[in-house]
Amino acid sequence: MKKVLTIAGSDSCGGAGIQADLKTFSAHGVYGMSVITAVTAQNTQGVFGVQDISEEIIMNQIEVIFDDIEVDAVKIGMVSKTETIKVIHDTLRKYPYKNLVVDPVMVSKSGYHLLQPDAKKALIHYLIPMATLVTPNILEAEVITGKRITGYKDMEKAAVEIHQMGAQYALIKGGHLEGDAMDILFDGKNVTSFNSPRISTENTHGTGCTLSSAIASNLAKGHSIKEAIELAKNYITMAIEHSFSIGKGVGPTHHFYQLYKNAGLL
Ligand SMILES: Nc1ncnc2c1ncn2[C@@H]1O[C@H](COP(=O)(O)OP(=O)(O)OP(=O)(O)O)[C@@H](O)[C@H]1O
Ligand SMILES: Cc1ncc(COP(=O)(O)O)c(N)n1
Repeated sequence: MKKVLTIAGSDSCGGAGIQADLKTFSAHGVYGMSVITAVTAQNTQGVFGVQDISEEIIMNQIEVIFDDIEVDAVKIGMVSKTETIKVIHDTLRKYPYKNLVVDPVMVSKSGYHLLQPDAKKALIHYLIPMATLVTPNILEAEVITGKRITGYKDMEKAAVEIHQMGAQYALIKGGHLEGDAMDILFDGKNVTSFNSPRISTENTHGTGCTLSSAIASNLAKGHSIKEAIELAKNYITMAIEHSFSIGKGVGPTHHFYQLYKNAGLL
């Protein structure tokens, strides 16, 4: 079985972060492992507190996994602060990591800064050059490039620029623009777009976490970058189509819809 590691924050309500990543890994039939960078007190209405995990324990978690287990892909999500970014960078570099998907999480859908504003430079400097793929949403791509993005052409330019910063591939996610949900990949030579109709729902908590984990799972299974994204895009579209409400705010996507349906549970 392929083994995939997420390095990210815990979301107590289970819609985003480590919890979304592990659900996505399971639904893809890969074995999921986690390095927790921060614990958030979070529900469908917002983020109400964050406890960062010490650098020492982050380093320990990464080391014990890589010393023991062959890791087929890694996904990085919420990294919170500069010290966390540096320790992830320094520790991962000691190992032959592969298929590294960096989701540069900055602000939650509810508006909470999951990345401290002064850590943006470190994320760009340390994590982007290590990445096989970087998956910013529109706001994150604007912060990384320092340029406004209002449509397709700007997304294309941002993808090229992020590739030039050292990432092998860059995928700009268009979930926050109007119209179809269109994501743009630059692979170093060509631009490819991945489109789906926009689904009208409030329940999109953790869509970015899910997409990046689905891509990491597909890369671990040996798919090419374009296949990995195409399959992940189909997965997130289905997960959003069957998203549901669990509280008073933004609900999660549905990871096991196909499994439950096939088992006659839905
Ligand atoms: N309403 C929607 N209908 C269909 N696809 C969507 C919708 N919203 C987002 N997507 C898709 O979901 C994926 C994640 O994109 P999005 O821009 O929401 O990422 P994100 O902001 O990083 O997510 P999050 O921070 O919630 O984890 C992309 O493939 C995007 O196109
Ligand atoms: C631990 C953690 N990681 C990532 C997100 C981003 O997800 P969203 O933008 O849907 O709030 C989150 N809310 N919490």
